[in-house]
Amino acid sequence: MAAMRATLHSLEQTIRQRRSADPSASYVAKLTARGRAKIAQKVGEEAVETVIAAMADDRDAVIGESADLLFHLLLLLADVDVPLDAVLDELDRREGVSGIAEKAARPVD
Ligand SMILES: N=c1c2ncn([C@@H]3O[C@H](COP(=O)(O)OP(=O)(O)OP(=O)(O)O)[C@@H](O)[C@H]3O)c2ncn1[C@@H]1O[C@H](COP(=O)(O)O)[C@@H](O)[C@H]1O
Repeated sequence: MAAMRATLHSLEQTIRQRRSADPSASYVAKLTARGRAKIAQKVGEEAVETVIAAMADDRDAVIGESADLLFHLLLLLADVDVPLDAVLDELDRREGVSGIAEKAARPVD
């Protein structure tokens, strides 16, 4: 878990540094220059490709597409200036709370 955090934090830092790099030499800078809608579209595409890989039971593809998905999600988080720690803190807050119990406790509209 600590290793995963370190990997994601390191990638987050790299992405934040590369946003202002030369777009001809940096994919992060190139996609950032195309705007938030394009970054968001890529997150959607990578999510769909992950789902397709899972449904095909293609383990290697699931790993590759999941890496693409996490990378593009970090790019989107950087674009909206939400630190990865905010997301990880939210997951920590939810730890041990059953999804079934949480949904049942929601106020009825
Ligand atoms: N982890 C990644 C990473 N994962 C995927 N990708 C790139 O994401 C792109 C997605 O591939 P696609 O085929 O879906 O996209 P595409 O065909 O270029 O896009 P479209 O024009 O079709 O939308 C590819 O160019 C991949 O190389 C990544 N590019 C960079 N990183 C990390 O970001 C760092 C900085 O990268 P640069 O900004 O390029 O220096 C690197 O050192 C890596 O650590």
